[in-house]
Amino acid sequence: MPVTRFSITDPYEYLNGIDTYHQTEAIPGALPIGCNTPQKCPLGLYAEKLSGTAFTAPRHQNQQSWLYRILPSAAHCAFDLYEGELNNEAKPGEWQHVPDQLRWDPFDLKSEADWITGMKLVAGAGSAPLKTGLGIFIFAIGQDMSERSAFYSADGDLLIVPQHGVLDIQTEHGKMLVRPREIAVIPRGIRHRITLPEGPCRGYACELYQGHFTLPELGPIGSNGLANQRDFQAPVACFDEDTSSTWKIFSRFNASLFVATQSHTPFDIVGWHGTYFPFKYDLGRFNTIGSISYDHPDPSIFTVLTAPSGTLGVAALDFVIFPPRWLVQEDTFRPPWFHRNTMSEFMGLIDGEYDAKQGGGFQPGGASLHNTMSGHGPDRETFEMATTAELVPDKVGQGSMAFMFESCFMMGITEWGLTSCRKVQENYAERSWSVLEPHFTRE
Ligand SMILES: O=C(O)Cc1cc(O)ccc1O
Ligand SMILES: [Fe+2]
Repeated sequence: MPVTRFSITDPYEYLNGIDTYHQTEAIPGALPIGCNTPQKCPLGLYAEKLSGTAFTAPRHQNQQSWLYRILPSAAHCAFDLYEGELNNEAKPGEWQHVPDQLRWDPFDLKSEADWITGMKLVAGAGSAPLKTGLGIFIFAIGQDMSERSAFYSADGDLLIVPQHGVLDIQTEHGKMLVRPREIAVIPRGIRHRITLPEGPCRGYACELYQGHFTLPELGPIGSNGLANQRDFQAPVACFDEDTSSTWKIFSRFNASLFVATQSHTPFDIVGWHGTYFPFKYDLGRFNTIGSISYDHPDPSIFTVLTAPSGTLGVAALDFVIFPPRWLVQEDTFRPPWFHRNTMSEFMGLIDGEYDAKQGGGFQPGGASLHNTMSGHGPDRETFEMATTAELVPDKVGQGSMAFMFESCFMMGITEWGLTSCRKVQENYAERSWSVLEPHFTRE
């Protein structure tokens, strides 16, 4: 069965499919029929529209949801800048741009941090206010978000890739359990609260300032393959009834954290319908496609989700995975080739060993960045193995899952990412490539 075997069962129900219309009711009859805003909504609910695209976006790109809730999200006090300890040292304005190949040792789990305080911006490009670019975060957290608190990012859609531990995500739209080898997307604006049913959790997140994640085109692959549309899971409506306690709403707004109070839960949506919703996906369901003749294909065949840049065929962000797969190519150097790429490549490892790096330095919970036009490729150990191996069918990546955030932007690195995290490897490039020997002969 092409699904991952998880250590913990997901107790929640889901709606199957993305890039599609969903509707869900926690109480039958919560959604008005045939209209969105009747004079009085069923069950005495408030109707609220949540727009993820401009009202006028083309129909096939338009994303919005109608939410039917006990109180509207507008009902809160003024926001204040949050003064508590957080990731202020990781402001996009301080990004440094360096052409070096970078690799990070596994990031430390921070037992005292929660989802809000434990997200560290490591690299990125562009600007949230201008809705251009993205930020890449590492999270390493040990605490549930405090009770009666919720967070949303106004800066971008969050693509969350847990590497260790489990995230229980309560969103306005409903609940999702997200385990390593699953990913989740929480579109901008959607309030959520994250708890950790299995203890500390570490992973990666990409905050996309522009547009939304969607499925890549399949071209000649045909109508099925890669990540199939129906395997993405959106939560069903699920609400709490609490209009008497004080809640804190945290907002990431231009990379600053603000907090406001309100006297009701934000998780009070009894029914919703539309095209703008969070979702999750089991990477084990990915239908991996590759060469059955010769040569190593471009890794774009491993794209799970893409965020278009606006230029045809160019992604602001491709989320690409390297799942277990058979390699059968004849007379071929099978690992990734040496290359320089106009796209920037940020990689993480969820589990196991990545087949381009046999030298041991790329570890689960660590990361690497090969910026635009920075030369990279297999390390020396991988090169030697691949040029001498007998080319029998070989299953690579068994028990392994690497991924790449591939972006058209030149990536800047934060001060935290370059220095204060203290995880940058000193000798990555030397160890991987300076040790390569010339094999040139004239005959
Ligand atoms: O650099 C990397 O390891 C990622 C990568 C993998 C691959 O199979 C082809 C190109 C590429 O950039
Ligand atoms: Fe690469």
